[in-house]
Amino acid sequence: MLKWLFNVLQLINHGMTPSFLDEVREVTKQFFALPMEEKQKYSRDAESADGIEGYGNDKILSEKQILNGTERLHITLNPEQRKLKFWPENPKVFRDILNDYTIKLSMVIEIILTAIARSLDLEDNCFLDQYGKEGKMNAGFNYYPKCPRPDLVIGIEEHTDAAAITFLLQDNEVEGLQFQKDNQWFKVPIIPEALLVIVGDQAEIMSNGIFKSPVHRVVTNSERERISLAVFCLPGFNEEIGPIDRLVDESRPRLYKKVPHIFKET
Ligand SMILES: O=C(O)CCC(=O)C(=O)O
Ligand SMILES: [Fe+2]
Repeated sequence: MLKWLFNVLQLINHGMTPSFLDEVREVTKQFFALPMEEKQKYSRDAESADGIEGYGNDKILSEKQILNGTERLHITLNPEQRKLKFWPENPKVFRDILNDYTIKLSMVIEIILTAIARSLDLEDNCFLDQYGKEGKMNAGFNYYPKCPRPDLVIGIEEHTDAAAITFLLQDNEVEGLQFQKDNQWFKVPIIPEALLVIVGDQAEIMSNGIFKSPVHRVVTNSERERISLAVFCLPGFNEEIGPIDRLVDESRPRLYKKVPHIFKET
């Protein structure tokens, strides 16, 4: 208990205060509220090597999918890998706030990976060592417009996050995120001062399945629009990840092979 309290105090110490989280939400809302031509200055370019980075709508993946104008902006946060052409200049403070958020989150990811190790009575560094010194942080900003038929249209289909850890900043007024457990969907409540920590597939692998990467989805809302910001923290490209040795024994056999980092770039 004391260990967890210590971790929470450390987060506040690193400036991840409720008012700072409000500022991050505010610039997200302001960006999506801009006129379409302004947002399209940052459009992703499907033909180039920039992959999913940039601003755009959902792609149609199946015939059944009904489009609802969901908008997204993806940017890489790591300073040395930033592609500033995708970083909004409007609102004016967007880049400064996102830069601050990056610095704070890179401290928070260390705290969380250390806390996970401690909670399993392992050495502090065992998750961090696999995560590596060059972990990648990808930000996904989401805007879900209000939708006249929430029964027909989903905001994000059910999925797990491929990251090690995702930090999710939810809308402070509108619900939408749901997690699946025992074949039932559970709503995530709004806690404005909280950053939601989601275990991703890679942390599930490292923990040999002790931590589960939960299936989640986002439903739409007929009355209100909603925003969120997910930051996916991925191990460095040179890292190989696999179950931590001390979590494999006769009672808990190895559930996963060692795998190269799944986002390895060629
Ligand atoms: O919008 C949300 O609350 C969740 C978004 C999400 O799950 C994702 O971007 O992977
Ligand atoms: Fe997700």
